[in-house]
Amino acid sequence: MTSELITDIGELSTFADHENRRAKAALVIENGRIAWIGDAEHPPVADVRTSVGGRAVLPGWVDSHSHLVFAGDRSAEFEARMAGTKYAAGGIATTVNATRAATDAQLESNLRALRDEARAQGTTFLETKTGYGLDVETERRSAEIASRGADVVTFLGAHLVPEGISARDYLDLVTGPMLAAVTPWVSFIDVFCERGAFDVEQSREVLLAGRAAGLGLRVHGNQLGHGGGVALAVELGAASVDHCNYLSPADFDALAGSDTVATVLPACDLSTREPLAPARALLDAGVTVAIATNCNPGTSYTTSMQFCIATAVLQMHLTVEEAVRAATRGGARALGRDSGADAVGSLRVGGRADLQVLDAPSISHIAYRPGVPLTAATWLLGQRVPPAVTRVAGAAF
Ligand SMILES: N=CN[C@@H](CCC(=O)O)C(=O)O
Ligand SMILES: [Zn+2]
Repeated sequence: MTSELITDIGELSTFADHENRRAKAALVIENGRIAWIGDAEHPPVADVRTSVGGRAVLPGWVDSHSHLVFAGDRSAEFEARMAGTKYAAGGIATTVNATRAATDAQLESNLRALRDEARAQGTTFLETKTGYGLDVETERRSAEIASRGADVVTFLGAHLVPEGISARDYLDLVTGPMLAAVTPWVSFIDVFCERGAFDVEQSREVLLAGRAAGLGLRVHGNQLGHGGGVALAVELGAASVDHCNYLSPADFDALAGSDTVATVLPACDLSTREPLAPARALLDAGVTVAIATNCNPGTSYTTSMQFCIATAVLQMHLTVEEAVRAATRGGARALGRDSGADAVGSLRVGGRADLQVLDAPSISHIAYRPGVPLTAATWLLGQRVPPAVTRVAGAAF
């Protein structure tokens, strides 16, 4: 197998253990893994030498929260929101109707287009959820389609109680036949624990059923108001609780004493005009924070991790290193993938060679040049992602 030396790196961010950035480094890729990281002046022999011309190299983004199996468009709802209408959970029903009416081919093509759009912007590991089917067959096919386009699939049958069924009957469906139908395709279960969706006791029932089926737990919590989602996530040892816009002092204490990651979704906060999640205070309290896109047609229609990072720096007051770490290693932690042989979100010898080159000398440019797509090239498991899905700006390398 060919080995490739990546050299002339302006700045290497590894996020391995406690290390963030190092200068004058090079790395070697072999068999899809990082074979060596060290001093650029003393590299080992490799078959191919790739100079990145002083650009920054870092892990690919780990986008740990998205909803990419859907059809339809909600730009009218977005426009109304920008004119003052408040976001409410019921908007999900619009996408459910369009998704149920779509063919498998349409859903898969939309998912792959968004996945490729994300990859072109540096995302190398992607979670996505079901949750726009809300009947057994549409959830099942959503899970199967998701498994063909995403790295991790989460079952979100408990997104909303659909029309025409009581909450009790729907919970029986979600925790029974629907869960059984999706189990071959998913590794996590999620619940929208919020007013207008599922209350704490209903959410607990959903999560416990998922756990009994062998799934990891995730929670959409405290997005639209103070509620019990964060406390429930911590109580049940969920891998992540996502949104976290409205947190009480008790929520901070619970998260700080736990292994549950707080995943913040800056693009969603802006698009719903909710207060930005208190990511600065969470980090100061010792909580592990992840940043993700929450790409979906209702509340956050972007695949840009760079936009989310820039917002986290410029408006949530994270440092550049904190934000980039949260979008790589933090996302990996939220998916239970930050250690072991299959770890993602960091660059370490023996680990997966999922990395990106920025068309900039430093990761600071992600926030310093907000809105500019800076990913110049991406390697996924050691293979350069084809140029068709990679924007290559500036001088070729
Ligand atoms: N909050 C719940 N679910 C999605 C939005 C779904 C929608 O409005 O379509 C979210 O994470 O923001
Ligand atoms: Zn979501």
